[in-house]
Amino acid sequence: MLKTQNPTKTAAWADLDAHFQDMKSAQMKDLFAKDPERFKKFSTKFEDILLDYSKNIITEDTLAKLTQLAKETGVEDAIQSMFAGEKINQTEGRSVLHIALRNQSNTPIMVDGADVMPAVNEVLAKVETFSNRVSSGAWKGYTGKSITDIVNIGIGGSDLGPLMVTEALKAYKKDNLNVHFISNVDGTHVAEVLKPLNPETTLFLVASKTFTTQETMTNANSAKDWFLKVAQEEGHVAKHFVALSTNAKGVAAFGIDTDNMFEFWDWVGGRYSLWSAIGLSIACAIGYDNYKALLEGAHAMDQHFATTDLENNIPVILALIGIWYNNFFGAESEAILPYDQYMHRFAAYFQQGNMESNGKCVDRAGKPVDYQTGPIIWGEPGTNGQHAFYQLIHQGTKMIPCDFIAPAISHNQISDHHPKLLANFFAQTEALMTGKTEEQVRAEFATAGKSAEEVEDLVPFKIFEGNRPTNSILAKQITPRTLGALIAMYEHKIFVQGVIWNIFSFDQWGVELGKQLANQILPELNNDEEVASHDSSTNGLINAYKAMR
Ligand SMILES: O=P(O)(O)OC[C@H]1O[C@H](O)[C@H](O)[C@@H](O)[C@@H]1O
Repeated sequence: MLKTQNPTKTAAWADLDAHFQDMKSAQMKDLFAKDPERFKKFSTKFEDILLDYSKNIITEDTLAKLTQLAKETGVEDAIQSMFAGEKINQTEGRSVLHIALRNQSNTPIMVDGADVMPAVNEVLAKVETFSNRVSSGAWKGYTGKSITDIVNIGIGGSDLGPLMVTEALKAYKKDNLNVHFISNVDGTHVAEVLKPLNPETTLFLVASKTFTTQETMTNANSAKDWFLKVAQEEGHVAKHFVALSTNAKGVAAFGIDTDNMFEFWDWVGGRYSLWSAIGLSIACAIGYDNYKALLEGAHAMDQHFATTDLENNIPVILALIGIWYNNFFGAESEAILPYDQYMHRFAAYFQQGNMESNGKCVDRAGKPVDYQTGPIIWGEPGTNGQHAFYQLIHQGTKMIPCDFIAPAISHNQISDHHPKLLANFFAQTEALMTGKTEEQVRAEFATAGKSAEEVEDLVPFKIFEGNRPTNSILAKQITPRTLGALIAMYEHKIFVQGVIWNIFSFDQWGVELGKQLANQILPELNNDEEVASHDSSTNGLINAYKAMR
């Protein structure tokens, strides 16, 4: 069990509060000027990944105090509890074992007295065989043709992970297989994805942990109708539909043979499930060996996380820096900015990973928290973001700590694209830190031959106060192994923060209310009667919709 400890009542928190008074006006520029060793001190390597966290408003003292906070809030024990399979998802009575899914060392991990690894390995072997059969063309559709298109039907954790990873590793994609994703219950999604596809050569992976999710069941039924319209016979479904789920009964009720079901378990959270059978589309798209390399990369990060002292533990360091800004500087969001077009869904993926995990206002004792918890996560790939929202990051009134991520080697070495991309990557974090002073602005004007009046009018707008914090994550190349490690790094960062904030990171009760109300409203939309059972706004909207349709 995780201990319950209000972080703000620890000695470390009081110490950090006092330290913040000294640090709130500290200038990173000065910290760099004072210490030529700063980059060395505040950067670290993990395999081919360099993490530079020196452009933060921190000193060694800050990190020592933050580490003390981690100690006082039981982070070390919590890490051990997770890896030992304890039921740390207390509100659902479940273990949290995405680390078991990628436990390539195959050491036993016990849940309720039984080792989970044999079952994990069995499903992985099934994923290997199946993905090989599909990608080699050996798996045939009902007319004897090989599969050309895979469609993953799922939402949330059953969509975002496979989607993000197949995009991030597109350079490894098999040429003979296209992968598509249907998630939104909006009929447009299913219609547009299916439009160019041929039922004879299309394979649907219905991905749902619970196999009850409204969006996924609706989309899967529509896909089945689309398929049967051409294939005619119900018996052909077996060659074109497989299920990825924990719910065998639900799968059978839908009409998928449980032989074609890839199982996972209740100790896999949806947003941590790309390592489970939910990753089947990844294995098909990039090949099982590459999928395995992804798992191995994550496993290497898991081992680092589980065995490294807090001071040198990368996910812990990132978590603590995040808490420093979230809880002391009052930052409300964090941006994830990959300078890699393939990683264009990485921020979206961690919106769920982070916000569904740590968007909680009740602590582990069931009491409302009186401090800030999870940040808002957002971001787009560079350089697109630069031409859209970086204005606010540079000159806005809000502090937005940013993670900049880039590969040193591009998968597409075309003329000088990559040096240009990377020049921007380096320039942005430098600019955010150093800013531009009034003197510098005036000096620039002096050489531009402007009149004194013009200069006075423009000076204030051209000043950048700088001192805006960033982490830089420079990987040699975004390979399956590196991506696996990066994802695991962020997963563990989120976990550590949840432990410190004294919240439960592995449930998601906050998504239930909307679902419940939608289920109540749906039958009300089936007739033309005026609705009066809600507040006047909701009634007004529903009745207006009925009149418009
Ligand atoms: O995989 P499923 O059971 O279909 O769930 C899909 C998603 O929907 C839920 O509402 C949860 O908020 C997500 O955590 C989950 O990933």
